[in-house]
Amino acid sequence: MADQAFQVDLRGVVDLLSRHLYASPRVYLRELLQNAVDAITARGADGGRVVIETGGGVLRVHDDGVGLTETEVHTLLATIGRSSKRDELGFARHDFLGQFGIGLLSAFLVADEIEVVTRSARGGAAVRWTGRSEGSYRVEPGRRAEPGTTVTLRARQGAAELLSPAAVADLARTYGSLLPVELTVDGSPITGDGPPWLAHHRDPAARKRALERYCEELYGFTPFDVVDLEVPEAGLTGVAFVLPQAVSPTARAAHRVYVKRMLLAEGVEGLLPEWAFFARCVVDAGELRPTASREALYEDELLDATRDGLGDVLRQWLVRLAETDPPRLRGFLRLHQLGVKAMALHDDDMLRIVDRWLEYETSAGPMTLAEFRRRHPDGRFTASVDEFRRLSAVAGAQGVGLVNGGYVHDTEIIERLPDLDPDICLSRLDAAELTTTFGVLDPAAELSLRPFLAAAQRAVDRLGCEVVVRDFDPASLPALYLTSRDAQFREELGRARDEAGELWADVLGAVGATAGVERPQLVLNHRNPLARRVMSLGDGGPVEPAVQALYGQALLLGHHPLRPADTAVLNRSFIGLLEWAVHAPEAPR
Ligand SMILES: Nc1ncnc2c1ncn2[C@@H]1O[C@H](COP(=O)(O)OP(=O)(O)OP(=O)(O)O)[C@@H](O)[C@H]1O
Repeated sequence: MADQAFQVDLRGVVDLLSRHLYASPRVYLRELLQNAVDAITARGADGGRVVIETGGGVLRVHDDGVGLTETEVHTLLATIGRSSKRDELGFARHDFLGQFGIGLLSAFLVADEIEVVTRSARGGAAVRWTGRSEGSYRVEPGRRAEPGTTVTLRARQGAAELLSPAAVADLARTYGSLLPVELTVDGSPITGDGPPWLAHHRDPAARKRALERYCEELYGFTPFDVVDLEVPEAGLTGVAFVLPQAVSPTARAAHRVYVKRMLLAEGVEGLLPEWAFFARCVVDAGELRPTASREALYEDELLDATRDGLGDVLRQWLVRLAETDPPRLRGFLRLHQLGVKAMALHDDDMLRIVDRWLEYETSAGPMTLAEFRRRHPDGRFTASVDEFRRLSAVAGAQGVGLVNGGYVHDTEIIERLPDLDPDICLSRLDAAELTTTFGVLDPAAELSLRPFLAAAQRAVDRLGCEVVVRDFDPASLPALYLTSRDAQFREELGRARDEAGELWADVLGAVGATAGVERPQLVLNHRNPLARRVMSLGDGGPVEPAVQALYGQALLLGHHPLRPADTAVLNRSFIGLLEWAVHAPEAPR
């Protein structure tokens, strides 16, 4: 049996295009414009004009492009998927916007009939082709004096609005205002001087102002800065507008992308690396490939390389800003530090910028990491904000520099600093090491405190903590609860063991046995007047509730989690102290 040819149900195909390929029937005008521009390109002459006429539900698009011969009309217009814009091997020809051979069908989204009157610049008579959406077409002699093509659409029911003069002018401006041909709609010019970022200006300041105005018109904000973009291998030029406000790094930035001066889409994602969420771009790229819907860019190696290239441009902009205008850089960092920190995780230039310009919370007030290291060559950092809050005053008072590495990315950034310079040494604080710099009391004082210490230890023994008395700053702090990281681990282990079943309790027990033996410490401050008065109680009076109250207060101050036993002790100490406060002194308990 002989091979049979496929049949195509045109209605089905148009339905497929309108529902699944194109986001909106508005694209019909883009496709017509694109064909007209391609025909002008194919003719190869300078200039070229596209004239659009509207009115009465009819749309006419005239071009003075290459036109089609009768044979071409049969093969190109009537064969779905056939395009003159691909070479023998099926590759898209470089200069054209179209390539798939389906664009003309989008006219069926708004019209039941497409009429094409065309005359080839290569000779031959004019031809009139009429295609109908139910799947038939007719070719007849046409009338046309000059080479070129006119496409005529009559609005189908319900589509009149899309073919109205205002809608057509609007669509033409959206898609075609940067095109390199002369385009008019009902006599009004749509195209102007091409991409605003390539326009000539008196001086750089005037150019910058013009681009700022362009950004205001497009996006409704005045940019923090305007950055010129160029990636030669993608044939890309454009501008990035740096947002004047902080944005969530998870909000995907959408960019305005033109391909060969025709708008691809206003909301293209993934053009910049993820970290560059602080910029909105408008670009024109000759080499990037659109998907068949022409609403997104095709993910290929070139797009990857382009993304990296654009990332480089933005990174260089930042480095230059750091060198030439530090106050402005600081302003930028205040807005977009999260993005910059994310960059610094992988990029040494960004890490240097963070190190030199970003202010961190430290025990000596806000300062940059570089400044902090200069002042505290042997400084420490905490990996949590709570730990920093808890210990910064104590560390600061003891001359141990402490920097807060508790916010997003900060610990990783600090740990990456040796990549810049192997001599940089900022290590993580182990809270237990702070006690070593606490002043130890002289032996006589120590001896006289023995009874008190024994009583105090009894008061908090069941809470698993050890009481020590030290001499430290700040004097305003009566007591401090210190968990070394090791003790903290065991504490968590203990909690897990209480919650786990017997089998796990054994396993966890085995782990616990290998860990060290330090317990969390309640460090009472010998310099603090209130703590001193509590110590002077010896082992009598309200020493138990007083020590327990100091314990509870130290826990609260340090944002430590309260276990049920801690809460119970806090309550008991409160009631105990209250009883002491309201009892007659001659009736002590
Ligand atoms: N205004 C025009 N002047 C000359 N030829 C045209 C014109 N419009 C369409 N054609 C011819 O018809 C062919 C099919 O057009 P169609 O718009 O369907 O696909 P395409 O432009 O090749 O690709 P795409 O689907 O990517 O737009 C084109 O390749 C071109 O040869």
